[in-house]
Amino acid sequence: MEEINNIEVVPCTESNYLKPFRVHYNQNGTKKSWDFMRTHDSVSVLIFNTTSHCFILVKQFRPAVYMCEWEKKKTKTSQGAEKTEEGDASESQEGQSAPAEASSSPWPPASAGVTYELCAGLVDKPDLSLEEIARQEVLEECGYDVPASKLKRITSYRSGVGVTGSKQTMFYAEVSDDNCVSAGGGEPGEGELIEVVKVPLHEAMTFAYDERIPKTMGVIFSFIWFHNNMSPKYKISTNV
Ligand SMILES: O=c1ccn([C@@H]2O[C@H](COP(=O)(O)OP(=O)(O)O[C@H]3O[C@H](CO)[C@@H](O)[C@H](O)[C@H]3O)[C@@H](O)[C@H]2O)c(=O)[nH]1
Ligand SMILES: [Mg+2]
Repeated sequence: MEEINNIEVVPCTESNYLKPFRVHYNQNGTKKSWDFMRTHDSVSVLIFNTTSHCFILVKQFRPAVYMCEWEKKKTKTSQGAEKTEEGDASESQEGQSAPAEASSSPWPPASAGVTYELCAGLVDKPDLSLEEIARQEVLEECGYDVPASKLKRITSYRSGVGVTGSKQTMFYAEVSDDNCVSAGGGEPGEGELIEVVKVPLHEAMTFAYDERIPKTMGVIFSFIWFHNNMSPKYKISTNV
């Protein structure tokens, strides 16, 4: 279980990861403007372990998700406070250092920011191919050593269209227990704290559609892709 504390929210004026811009343009004679972020493209990898017939996912604390949950809780609490005229869950409590667990805290529990995802990474090394970047992420995050040539490209898509427009390329990697060389967990030097999670093949579709399990679209799409393309090979019967 994560322990998240000393939370402080500040304006982001300079970043290695994103840059906000506003573009003005004319579309069919109408003057318009749009605010967007420039960010890195990314790769993601659906990993299937043929020894255990499980998908290998990662689970990690996502500050952006956590802050959305915080906004939601803040709105609910202040609506409740208005009704009962008690308590104050305003932003004045930002920066408090108690663990974000107690129910009286304005902060949701840390688990509110934890999501299930495909192994994924930013395309931030210009000298490496997408396959090579994906290979490194599989090794660092999940502990499987597979050659880049064994990564099968599934497809690519815009991972966001309103705010970033960045592209994600998705790969499929079949691994076995023999390829497992470490516990994974991410790059400690980068402060990554990643939990490797196995989802058994026969539970995948139920997992994908269970809204109580916070996850990315990539997980849902790739499980369906596997169901449509690989099911005969692994003789699975799933109810979609
Ligand atoms: O504000 C930031 C952003 C990134 N980092 C660092 O950069 C690393 C980025 O990790 P990486 O594994 O390269 O990327 P992910 O965070 O896993 O993001 C990928 O995976 C996400 C989930 O699929 C997608 O949404 C993203 O588009 C995709 O880039 C993090 O661990 C941090 O070390 C920071 O410290 N601060
Ligand atoms: Mg990652």
